[in-house]
Amino acid sequence: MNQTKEQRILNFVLQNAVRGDPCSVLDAIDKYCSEKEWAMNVGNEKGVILDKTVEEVSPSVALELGTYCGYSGVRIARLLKAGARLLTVEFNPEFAAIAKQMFEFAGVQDKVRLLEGPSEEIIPQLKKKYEVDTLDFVFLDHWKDRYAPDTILLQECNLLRKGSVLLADNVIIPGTPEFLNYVRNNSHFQCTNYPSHLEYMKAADAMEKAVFLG
Ligand SMILES: Cn1cnc(CNC(=O)c2cc(-c3ccc(F)cc3)cc(O)c2O)c1
Ligand SMILES: [Mg+2]
Repeated sequence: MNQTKEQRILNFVLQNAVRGDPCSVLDAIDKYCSEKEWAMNVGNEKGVILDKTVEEVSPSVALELGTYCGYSGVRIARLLKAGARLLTVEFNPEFAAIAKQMFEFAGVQDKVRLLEGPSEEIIPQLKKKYEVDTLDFVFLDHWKDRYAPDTILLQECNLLRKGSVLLADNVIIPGTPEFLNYVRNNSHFQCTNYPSHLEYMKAADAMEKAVFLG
């Protein structure tokens, strides 16, 4: 059976990174995806913007929408303080299986809970089934047409509190026009744009931070 690109990425990590060293896992994924096969990891340039935002927020409870191979999950989890946790949602079972192995190899599995399924089903379960009160930080990196409806759903489920920080990937490419219009024209959000580039490419991309004002 032919390997998938995501399996090739994981194998490259298992053979080239150091078990229990999250930074070596990130470096291995970035090396493979810049030299061998492009993949939709947030990458190192936008990854630094993600790092700075996570360090600013220092979240106790973080949510990621769109796990993929686990690159940004490792990136976030490696910065979490003791006792803090990351919930990450992935719809695609093959991606989820790869990410689970990536988290274990990186040694962040105790900080990360991988939830398999569509975000619109999982978000309404976060309070009761996953014992979430409110979310300190949300990284949006899943289907681009889900950013806006899921931001509305997070509010409807009372999962945001004054100061909750949303950070959205790909607001230029592939683009998230509905989300940008929603948060930028909504008095309950304070928005900041961070110009960058598409992972491993020269094309322009950007991240958008939207702070919920309550
Ligand atoms: C299959 N799938 C599971 N999750 C998702 C959600 N993510 C994306 O779609 C995504 C896509 C791109 C991208 C793709 C082609 C291209 F030409 C330029 C950009 C970049 C990203 O950073 C992304 O996050 C897709
Ligand atoms: Mg992305």
